[in-house]
Amino acid sequence: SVPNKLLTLVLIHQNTRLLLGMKKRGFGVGRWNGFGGKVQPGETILEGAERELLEESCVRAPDMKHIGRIDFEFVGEPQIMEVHVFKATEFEGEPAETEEMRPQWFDVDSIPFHTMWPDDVLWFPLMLKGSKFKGYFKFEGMDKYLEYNLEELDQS
Ligand SMILES: CNc1cc(N2CCOCC2)nc(N)n1
Repeated sequence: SVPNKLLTLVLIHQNTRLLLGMKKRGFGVGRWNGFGGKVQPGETILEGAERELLEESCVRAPDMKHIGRIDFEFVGEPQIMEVHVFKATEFEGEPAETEEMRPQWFDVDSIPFHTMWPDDVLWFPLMLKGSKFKGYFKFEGMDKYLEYNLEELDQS
């Protein structure tokens, strides 16, 4: 029994456009995704999300809201990745390429799911419509999940 690995993922959703980044190295390299990474000791999950967004995209999003949590298990790995998802509509600065990420705007009707993590096509619609959600995916390797569950949470 190993404690979960805390991670963040930030999406900036402005009207009909969504800011994604092409991951240039490390875990998930070669895939478009939101911005995020590991939560460091001594910082809150929100502080970690704000820090990673700035480091990876050069923008700040003070209005980001926690909209969901997805636990990812990888067969053979004892540590579950607990990913906290945040969404913002406003941002400060100009998205810029960094060592980690190459940012690009996508129309919400042409999200490049074929070059993203396979779970994204399932929960992005919940994220885009403003639902709060909780999910779990069991991955075998980087390209396939064996099982999942995904639930929209009441906002009332
Ligand atoms: C396994 N499926 C994943 C993982 C993931 N991560 C983003 C935060 O950093 C850890 C991995 N992001 C998405 N959309 N799907």
